[in-house]
Amino acid sequence: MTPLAPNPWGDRRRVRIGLLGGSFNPAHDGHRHIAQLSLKLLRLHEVWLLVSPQNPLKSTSGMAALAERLASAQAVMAGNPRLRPTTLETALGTRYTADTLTALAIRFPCARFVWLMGADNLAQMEHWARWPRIFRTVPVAIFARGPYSARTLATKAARRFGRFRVSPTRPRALCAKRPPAWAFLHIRRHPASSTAIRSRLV
Ligand SMILES: Nc1ncnc2c1ncn2[C@@H]1O[C@H](COP(=O)(O)OP(=O)(O)OP(=O)(O)O)[C@@H](O)[C@H]1O
Ligand SMILES: O=C(O)c1ccc[n+]([C@@H]2O[C@H](COP(=O)([O-])O)[C@@H](O)[C@H]2O)c1
Repeated sequence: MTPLAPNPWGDRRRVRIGLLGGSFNPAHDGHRHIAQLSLKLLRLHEVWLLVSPQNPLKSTSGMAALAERLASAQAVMAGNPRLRPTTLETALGTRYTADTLTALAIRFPCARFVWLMGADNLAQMEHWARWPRIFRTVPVAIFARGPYSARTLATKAARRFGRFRVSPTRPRALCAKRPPAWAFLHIRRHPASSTAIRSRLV
Protein backbone atom coordinates (compact mmCIF):
# COMPACT_ATOMS: atom_id res chain seq x y z
CA MET A 1 0.00 0.00 0.00
CA THR A 2 1.15 3.53 -0.72
CA PRO A 3 0.27 4.87 2.70
CA LEU A 4 -0.86 8.34 1.72
CA ALA A 5 -2.59 7.72 -1.61
CA PRO A 6 -5.56 10.12 -1.50
CA ASN A 7 -8.27 7.49 -1.88
CA PRO A 8 -7.04 3.95 -2.32
CA TRP A 9 -10.51 2.71 -3.25
CA GLY A 10 -11.26 5.28 -5.94
CA ASP A 11 -14.96 5.46 -5.13
CA ARG A 12 -17.25 6.71 -2.40
CA ARG A 13 -17.77 3.41 -0.59
CA ARG A 14 -17.51 3.61 3.15
CA VAL A 15 -14.77 1.07 3.59
CA ARG A 16 -14.51 -0.36 7.11
CA ILE A 17 -10.94 -0.27 8.40
CA GLY A 18 -9.71 -1.49 11.77
CA LEU A 19 -6.68 0.34 13.17
CA LEU A 20 -4.39 -1.74 15.36
CA GLY A 21 -1.73 0.54 16.79
CA GLY A 22 1.26 -0.96 18.49
CA SER A 23 4.95 -1.05 19.12
CA PHE A 24 5.21 -4.54 17.57
CA ASN A 25 8.56 -5.00 19.30
CA PRO A 26 8.31 -7.65 17.86
CA ALA A 27 4.95 -8.59 16.29
CA HIS A 28 3.55 -12.01 17.26
CA ASP A 29 0.63 -14.40 16.84
CA GLY A 30 -1.44 -12.56 19.45
CA HIS A 31 -1.51 -9.57 17.08
CA ARG A 32 -2.51 -11.78 14.18
CA HIS A 33 -5.17 -13.42 16.33
CA ILE A 34 -6.95 -10.15 17.16
CA ALA A 35 -6.44 -8.71 13.66
CA GLN A 36 -8.08 -11.74 12.06
CA LEU A 37 -10.87 -11.83 14.60
CA SER A 38 -11.51 -8.14 13.89
CA LEU A 39 -11.99 -8.82 10.19
CA LYS A 40 -14.51 -11.51 11.01
CA LEU A 41 -16.38 -10.19 14.04
CA LEU A 42 -16.53 -6.55 12.98
CA ARG A 43 -16.99 -7.33 9.27
CA LEU A 44 -14.02 -5.18 8.31
CA HIS A 45 -12.59 -4.87 4.85
CA GLU A 46 -9.06 -4.44 6.19
CA VAL A 47 -6.98 -4.02 9.32
CA TRP A 48 -4.17 -1.50 9.19
CA LEU A 49 -1.42 -2.06 11.68
CA LEU A 50 0.03 1.27 12.75
CA VAL A 51 3.59 0.46 13.71
CA SER A 52 4.25 3.22 16.20
CA PRO A 53 7.39 5.38 15.77
CA GLN A 54 7.64 5.37 19.58
CA ASN A 55 4.93 4.76 22.17
CA PRO A 56 5.06 7.98 24.24
CA LEU A 57 4.62 5.94 27.44
CA LYS A 58 7.27 3.32 26.73
CA SER A 59 11.01 3.57 27.17
CA THR A 60 13.17 4.05 24.06
CA SER A 61 15.64 1.62 25.56
CA GLY A 62 15.16 -1.83 24.05
CA MET A 63 12.85 -0.47 21.33
CA ALA A 64 13.97 -1.95 18.00
CA ALA A 65 14.22 0.32 14.96
CA LEU A 66 10.96 1.08 13.19
CA ALA A 67 12.09 -0.79 10.05
CA GLU A 68 12.78 -3.90 12.09
CA ARG A 69 9.39 -3.76 13.84
CA LEU A 70 7.64 -3.17 10.51
CA ALA A 71 9.44 -6.18 9.04
CA SER A 72 8.31 -8.34 11.95
CA ALA A 73 4.69 -7.19 11.45
CA GLN A 74 4.94 -7.97 7.72
CA ALA A 75 6.26 -11.44 8.50
CA VAL A 76 3.52 -12.21 11.03
CA MET A 77 0.70 -10.89 8.80
CA ALA A 78 2.05 -12.54 5.62
CA GLY A 79 -0.46 -14.49 3.59
CA ASN A 80 -3.44 -12.26 4.33
CA PRO A 81 -3.42 -9.11 2.17
CA ARG A 82 -6.27 -7.63 4.24
CA LEU A 83 -3.90 -7.30 7.20
CA ARG A 84 -1.66 -4.38 6.30
CA PRO A 85 1.34 -3.30 8.34
CA THR A 86 1.99 0.43 7.84
CA THR A 87 4.16 3.25 9.09
CA LEU A 88 1.31 5.72 8.66
CA GLU A 89 2.10 7.61 11.88
CA THR A 90 5.57 8.37 10.55
CA ALA A 91 4.09 9.52 7.25
CA LEU A 92 1.49 11.67 9.02
CA GLY A 93 3.99 13.01 11.54
CA THR A 94 1.76 12.05 14.49
CA ARG A 95 2.80 10.41 17.75
CA TYR A 96 -0.38 10.47 19.82
CA THR A 97 -3.32 8.30 18.89
CA ALA A 98 -5.84 11.14 19.22
CA ASP A 99 -3.89 13.12 16.61
CA THR A 100 -3.43 10.10 14.35
CA LEU A 101 -7.18 9.43 14.25
CA THR A 102 -7.97 13.05 13.41
CA ALA A 103 -5.36 13.06 10.64
CA LEU A 104 -6.58 9.75 9.19
CA ALA A 105 -10.21 10.92 9.13
CA ILE A 106 -9.14 13.94 7.07
CA ARG A 107 -6.88 11.93 4.79
CA PHE A 108 -9.34 9.08 4.16
CA PRO A 109 -12.84 10.59 4.22
CA CYS A 110 -14.39 7.52 2.58
CA ALA A 111 -13.24 5.18 5.36
CA ARG A 112 -15.04 4.21 8.52
CA PHE A 113 -12.32 3.59 11.08
CA VAL A 114 -12.54 1.56 14.26
CA TRP A 115 -9.78 1.56 16.87
CA LEU A 116 -8.69 -1.92 18.01
CA MET A 117 -6.79 -2.73 21.17
CA GLY A 118 -6.16 -5.34 23.83
CA ALA A 119 -7.68 -5.04 27.29
CA ASP A 120 -4.28 -4.15 28.79
CA ASN A 121 -4.33 -0.91 26.82
CA LEU A 122 -7.77 0.09 28.04
CA ALA A 123 -6.38 -0.23 31.56
CA GLN A 124 -3.74 2.44 30.96
CA MET A 125 -5.59 4.60 28.47
CA GLU A 126 -6.34 7.30 31.03
CA HIS A 127 -2.64 8.22 30.72
CA TRP A 128 -2.84 8.74 26.96
CA ALA A 129 -2.85 12.27 25.55
CA ARG A 130 -6.40 13.63 25.10
CA TRP A 131 -7.77 10.09 25.41
CA PRO A 132 -11.50 11.02 25.58
CA ARG A 133 -11.14 12.45 22.07
CA ILE A 134 -10.31 8.95 20.83
CA PHE A 135 -13.70 7.68 22.03
CA ARG A 136 -15.40 10.67 20.45
CA THR A 137 -13.66 10.23 17.09
CA VAL A 138 -14.06 6.52 16.28
CA PRO A 139 -15.78 3.41 17.66
CA VAL A 140 -13.44 1.29 19.79
CA ALA A 141 -13.22 -2.52 19.99
CA ILE A 142 -11.41 -4.00 22.99
CA PHE A 143 -10.22 -7.60 23.01
CA ALA A 144 -9.94 -9.79 26.10
CA ARG A 145 -6.34 -10.42 27.03
CA GLY A 146 -4.72 -12.35 29.87
CA PRO A 147 -5.81 -11.31 33.33
CA TYR A 148 -6.78 -7.76 32.39
CA SER A 149 -10.36 -8.16 31.28
CA ALA A 150 -12.37 -7.98 34.51
CA ARG A 151 -10.17 -5.32 36.00
CA THR A 152 -10.21 -3.06 32.93
CA LEU A 153 -13.96 -2.72 32.94
CA ALA A 154 -13.59 -0.85 36.22
CA THR A 155 -10.97 1.60 34.96
CA LYS A 156 -11.42 5.30 34.42
CA ALA A 157 -11.87 5.11 30.63
CA ALA A 158 -14.43 2.29 30.87
CA ARG A 159 -16.40 4.12 33.58
CA ARG A 160 -16.34 7.51 31.88
CA PHE A 161 -17.75 6.06 28.64
CA GLY A 162 -19.72 3.26 30.32
CA ARG A 163 -23.08 4.28 28.93
CA PHE A 164 -21.74 4.09 25.37
CA ARG A 165 -20.73 0.44 25.64
CA VAL A 166 -22.53 -1.68 23.06
CA SER A 167 -23.50 -5.31 23.33
CA PRO A 168 -20.65 -7.70 22.51
CA THR A 169 -23.18 -10.06 20.95
CA ARG A 170 -23.57 -7.78 17.91
CA PRO A 171 -20.00 -6.62 17.23
CA ARG A 172 -20.61 -6.11 13.54
CA ALA A 173 -22.90 -3.17 14.37
CA LEU A 174 -20.03 -1.32 16.05
CA CYS A 175 -18.49 0.17 12.91
CA ALA A 176 -21.70 1.87 11.85
CA LYS A 177 -22.25 3.45 15.27
CA ARG A 178 -21.74 7.12 15.76
CA PRO A 179 -18.99 7.61 18.39
CA PRO A 180 -18.71 7.31 21.28
CA ALA A 181 -19.37 3.59 21.01
CA TRP A 182 -17.23 0.73 22.24
CA ALA A 183 -17.46 -2.99 22.80
CA PHE A 184 -15.55 -5.43 24.94
CA LEU A 185 -15.13 -8.66 23.01
CA HIS A 186 -14.78 -11.83 25.06
CA ILE A 187 -12.65 -13.70 22.57
CA ARG A 188 -10.55 -16.80 23.07
CA ARG A 189 -7.47 -15.35 24.69
CA HIS A 190 -4.07 -15.60 23.12
CA PRO A 191 -1.10 -15.77 25.51
CA ALA A 192 1.57 -14.19 23.27
CA SER A 193 3.34 -10.99 24.29
CA SER A 194 6.31 -9.08 22.92
CA THR A 195 7.77 -8.82 26.43
CA ALA A 196 7.88 -12.62 26.71
CA ILE A 197 9.51 -12.93 23.28
CA ARG A 198 12.14 -10.29 24.12
CA SER A 199 12.94 -12.00 27.40
CA ARG A 200 13.59 -15.26 25.53
CA LEU A 201 15.99 -13.44 23.19
CA VAL A 202 18.36 -12.23 25.88
N1 LIG B 1 -2.07 -11.66 23.02
C1 LIG B 1 -2.81 -10.58 22.82
N2 LIG B 1 -4.14 -10.59 22.99
C2 LIG B 1 -4.90 -9.47 22.81
N3 LIG B 1 -4.39 -8.27 22.44
C3 LIG B 1 -3.05 -8.19 22.25
C4 LIG B 1 -2.21 -9.32 22.42
N4 LIG B 1 -0.94 -8.94 22.17
C5 LIG B 1 -0.98 -7.63 21.87
N5 LIG B 1 -2.25 -7.17 21.91
C6 LIG B 1 -2.70 -5.81 21.63
O1 LIG B 1 -2.10 -5.39 20.41
C7 LIG B 1 -1.74 -4.01 20.49
C8 LIG B 1 -0.25 -3.83 20.25
O2 LIG B 1 0.43 -4.57 21.24
P1 LIG B 1 2.01 -4.44 21.51
O3 LIG B 1 2.70 -4.22 20.22
O4 LIG B 1 2.25 -3.51 22.62
O5 LIG B 1 2.34 -5.93 21.97
P2 LIG B 1 2.55 -6.44 23.45
O6 LIG B 1 2.68 -7.91 23.37
O7 LIG B 1 1.48 -5.89 24.36
O8 LIG B 1 3.94 -5.75 23.77
P3 LIG B 1 4.75 -5.56 25.15
O9 LIG B 1 4.75 -6.87 25.85
O10 LIG B 1 6.09 -5.09 24.69
O11 LIG B 1 4.00 -4.48 25.91
C9 LIG B 1 -2.17 -3.54 21.88
O12 LIG B 1 -3.47 -2.98 21.78
C10 LIG B 1 -2.22 -4.83 22.68
O13 LIG B 1 -3.16 -4.75 23.75
O1 LIG C 1 -1.63 8.74 22.44
C1 LIG C 1 -1.04 8.37 23.46
O2 LIG C 1 -0.77 9.14 24.40
C2 LIG C 1 -0.63 6.91 23.55
C3 LIG C 1 0.00 6.42 24.69
C4 LIG C 1 0.35 5.07 24.72
C5 LIG C 1 0.07 4.25 23.64
N1 LIG C 1 -0.53 4.79 22.55
C6 LIG C 1 -0.80 3.94 21.39
O3 LIG C 1 -1.31 2.70 21.78
C7 LIG C 1 -0.99 1.73 20.81
C8 LIG C 1 -0.48 0.50 21.50
O4 LIG C 1 0.84 0.78 21.96
P1 LIG C 1 1.75 -0.40 22.51
O5 LIG C 1 3.11 0.20 22.65
O6 LIG C 1 1.13 -0.82 23.80
O7 LIG C 1 1.71 -1.46 21.48
C9 LIG C 1 -0.01 2.40 19.85
O8 LIG C 1 -0.70 2.78 18.68
C10 LIG C 1 0.46 3.61 20.62
O9 LIG C 1 0.84 4.71 19.81
C11 LIG C 1 -0.88 6.07 22.49
